[in-house]
Amino acid sequence: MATPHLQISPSILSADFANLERELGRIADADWAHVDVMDNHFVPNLTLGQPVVEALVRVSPVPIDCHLMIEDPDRWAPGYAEAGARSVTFHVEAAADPVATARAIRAAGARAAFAVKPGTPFEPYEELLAEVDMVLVMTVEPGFGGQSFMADQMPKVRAVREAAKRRGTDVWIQVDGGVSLDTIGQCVEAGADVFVAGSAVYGADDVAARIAELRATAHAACGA
Ligand SMILES: O=C(CO)[C@H](O)[C@H](O)COP(=O)(O)O
Repeated sequence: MATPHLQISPSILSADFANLERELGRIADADWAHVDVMDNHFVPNLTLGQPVVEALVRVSPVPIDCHLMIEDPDRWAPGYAEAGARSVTFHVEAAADPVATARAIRAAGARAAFAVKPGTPFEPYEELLAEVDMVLVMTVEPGFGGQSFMADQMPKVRAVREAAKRRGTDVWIQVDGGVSLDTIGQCVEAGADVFVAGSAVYGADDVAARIAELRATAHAACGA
């Protein structure tokens, strides 16, 4: 099996919102900057929207990986790609027409991804693999940083990896929530290759060193 390209996507949800340009600068060694868009309807929390994403794109040293935790992504998701996010993830639970939404994101120039909450099975959405570049398996209930990792989501990561192999697609699998030095290994073993980490990165004294440690731990878990 080819060595997977393991990627670290620090979540700025745990960063200092009073100085996001500086906080993005601290993760210049990462592969992505993960930006959580929450609308206080799909999840009980409110963060930021398209104008702020547009501003972050202008100053970020790494591409923006936008995770939309919002109602009606069919209407709003393509706008985040137009704003310059290089990857846009929407929740299948909120999408009326996920195929059209994924196509609209790609047409606007971004990688498209769909996310599933812990209680949402992957199997009904397997056909969607043909339309996306990544699947996000949530390893906490979406809405807040700093929650405990849900190891019971690993079979779902395995199911996505198996389905992708069967279908011959090289879709990325992202995990988000409670990812740390203690939990990243089991995510790699299950087949994930993109790791969102908020508190594990921004809670470290040396953010760049923590990103390097997460990457090294992930590589060690896959024997690379
Ligand atoms: O999507 C999210 C919450 O809904 C965040 O990206 C996630 O929780 C990251 O925070 P932490 O790594 O601290 O769990």
